[in-house]
Amino acid sequence: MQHHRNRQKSFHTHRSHLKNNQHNLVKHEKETLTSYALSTDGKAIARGEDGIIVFIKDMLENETAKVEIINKKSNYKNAIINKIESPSPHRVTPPCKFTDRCGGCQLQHVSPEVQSELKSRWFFETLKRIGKWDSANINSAEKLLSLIFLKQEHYRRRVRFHFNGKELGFRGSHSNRIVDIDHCLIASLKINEKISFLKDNLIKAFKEIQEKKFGKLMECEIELTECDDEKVVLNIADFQVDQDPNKEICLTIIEKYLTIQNEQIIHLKHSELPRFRLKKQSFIQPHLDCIQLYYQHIKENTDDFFKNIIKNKQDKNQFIAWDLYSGAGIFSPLPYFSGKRFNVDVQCFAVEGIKDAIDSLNINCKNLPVAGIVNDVEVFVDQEFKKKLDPLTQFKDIDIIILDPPRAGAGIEIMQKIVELCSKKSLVMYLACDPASFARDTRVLLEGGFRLKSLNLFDAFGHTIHYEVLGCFERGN
Ligand SMILES: C[S@@+](CC[C@H](N)C(=O)[O-])C[C@H]1O[C@@H](n2cnc3c(N)ncnc32)[C@H](O)[C@@H]1O
Repeated sequence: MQHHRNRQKSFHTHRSHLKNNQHNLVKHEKETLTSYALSTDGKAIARGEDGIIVFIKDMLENETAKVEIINKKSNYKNAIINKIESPSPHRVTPPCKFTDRCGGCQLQHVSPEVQSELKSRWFFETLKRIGKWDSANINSAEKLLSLIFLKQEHYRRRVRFHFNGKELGFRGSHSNRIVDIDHCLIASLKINEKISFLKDNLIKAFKEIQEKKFGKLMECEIELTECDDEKVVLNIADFQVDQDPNKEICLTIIEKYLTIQNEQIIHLKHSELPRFRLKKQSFIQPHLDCIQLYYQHIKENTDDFFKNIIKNKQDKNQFIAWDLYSGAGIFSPLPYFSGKRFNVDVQCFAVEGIKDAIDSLNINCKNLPVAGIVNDVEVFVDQEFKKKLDPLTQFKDIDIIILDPPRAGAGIEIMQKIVELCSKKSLVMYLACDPASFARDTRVLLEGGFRLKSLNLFDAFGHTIHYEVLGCFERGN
């Protein structure tokens, strides 16, 4: 789990990784290729003159280009474009001047509408190929899908810049070198305003560290988060130095130059809680508009669930809701507020691994029936599963689950237990930043008698291959 000071990699390990990456470099091998498909990481796929698959960065489907092979693996090669000979009609001039070197975005050369189309195509391929969803469920997903297109530029409220004493920016697209930038097209405008401050002061901090002989070879990662009160909060996310014992002193020097205070708080606008505050290391949805948007969709589905409960005259009026991987609890009290609109009581539980996030949650949800629990979700679900199996313990089935796991997803085992722990009439809302994890995990819900009720694909990360999916699955209602 993420914590800036105890997560630091050794500087030496990092350097050897850089060397290994350069090991397979093949220079000056050129071919003219025509691509026939686009992989889900945004690279075009072509077959080389020797029959081997070649992945080509920044190339679109059905384009012909002279390409340069940059490395060879056992059964494929990676290439970059030298010259495009027949461009796709969907190709546009990349709006960012750093695009050919910076590894931050992969789709700058693709028109915005086609970026969204590609993402929904990739999503259905993933449901089929990785999730092994059957055709009936794929058909219903196709009918239900609502594609939501968000602002494409200056949208990221959280970014992590690398700095090596000289360059400040993101890692390169085909090397580990830091690409020096003075502007980022996808970072928020407030974050952009901080770039020169950040660079100037990191240069001063590194200079002081060197002059005092605390370290020579250094690299750091600084995380910047835009708050809704117009402030930008800085955090040292990672720091490597060749003289390990001096690390803490060096961090103090950097903090002094960047005016970082340890108790910095991020203020957010929240639909139902007037003052939402979170400690700086808590997770935050990266797109400026996403919190409100995701909240709205989860709320509509939860309201519908209670509406049907009332319509079907079910006598139950005490409900239990879980928010798993809750972070600081943006969604945790939502089922309670929704229940209130339908005159039913909802007891909410939020489970999250980072204590800072749960501390924020408990402050934000003070006086509400929301309990924040610091625990690993796997451990928590397993404990609850054992309670259910034990006739001596009282276990009440769960009615609503919100799941917003990290990229790796929740995993099959947790999902199987969730299916068992949910009541006969229940709602599971799965928000995913990784479509493959979504596809794999939610198949377990479909096999467990849930049916897809609504599906949103949020094209929330313009110019990149990433997107977010919210699938709401219901059983028995
Ligand atoms: C995608 S974020 C979701 C946060 C929250 N839903 C929000 O919108 O603010 C995933 C969260 O899961 C937490 N997490 C990751 N792995 C975990 C685990 N195994 N057990 C508990 N929490 C975990 C992370 O710390 C992070 O806060």
